Amino acid sequence: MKIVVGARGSTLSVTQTNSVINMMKNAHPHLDIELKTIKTKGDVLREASLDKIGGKGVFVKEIEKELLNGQIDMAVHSMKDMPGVLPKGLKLSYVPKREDYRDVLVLREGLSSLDKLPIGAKIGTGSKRRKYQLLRYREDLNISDIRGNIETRIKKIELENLDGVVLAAAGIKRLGLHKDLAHRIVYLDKEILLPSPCQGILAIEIRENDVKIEELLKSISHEKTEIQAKVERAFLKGAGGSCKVPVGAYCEIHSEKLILEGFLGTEDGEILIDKKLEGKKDSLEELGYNLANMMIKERDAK
Ligand SMILES: NCc1[nH]cc(CCC(=O)O)c1CC(=O)O
Repeated sequence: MKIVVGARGSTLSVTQTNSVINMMKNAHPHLDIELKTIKTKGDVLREASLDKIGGKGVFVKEIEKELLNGQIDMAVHSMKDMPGVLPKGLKLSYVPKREDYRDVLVLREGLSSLDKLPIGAKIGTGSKRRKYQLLRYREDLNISDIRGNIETRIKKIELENLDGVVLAAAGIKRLGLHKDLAHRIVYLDKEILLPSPCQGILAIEIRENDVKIEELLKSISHEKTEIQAKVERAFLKGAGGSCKVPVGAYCEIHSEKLILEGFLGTEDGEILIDKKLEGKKDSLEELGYNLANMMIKERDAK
């Protein structure tokens, strides 16, 4: 049996997909498995605003078509880019171990701390979640809207004369950029910047009835990450996550006890809500949905 794995053409996507292929080869040494890159609308139009070209789905639609057609057998995505609802006939399978869940600030040469940034420093991000949380911590910051893949956004520090840009630590680490940039990277605690739900987690999308692939993928599953993915994705679905609404979530696991932290705002940033809820391992989705519902009620009552 030959397995074809789909990936977007970006360096990050190819790196992430190869890491999953290697995990599968380690677990099943004789597996015949290859990578196929597929250009998506999100990659072609990546300079345009995501809100305008159709939100989270733009990076995955073409890949999902090939999955449904049988041209590929599985696809590796960043879970935080996956819409809450998948096309009929597809599902997410097991997940490997999570990479660093935090956001980072990559600063221009010569700067090395968030608190010591000059008043009115110019920070690039296209994400409302990142923008509103940063402004809440340092209201003097000037947030400018930037787009593009990770490498492009780092280049924009110089090209657009920024003091820094906000990125996912997971992307920087997977590309191996964190070492060269170490002297100008600030890792942001979740108390300052709660990450996107499932940030740092890979999603493996397969056909719903493909028990063979599912069985193979079982070997790369990471238990804690499975729990976090279920809870945080349920929160995203409950919050009606689109990339227009600022949404953040992170689930901490303390043996039997789970602590889910959520962040939810309005598009204009006028209302921003933080809330925590405790739960247990026997009701993961419920924990995510319950916290999202509590927060939506609180927001809509304001
Ligand atoms: N929105 C784009 C995107 N999708 C996944 C990652 C990084 C990997 C991850 O978070 O899992 C990034 C880059 C970023 O947000 O800086």
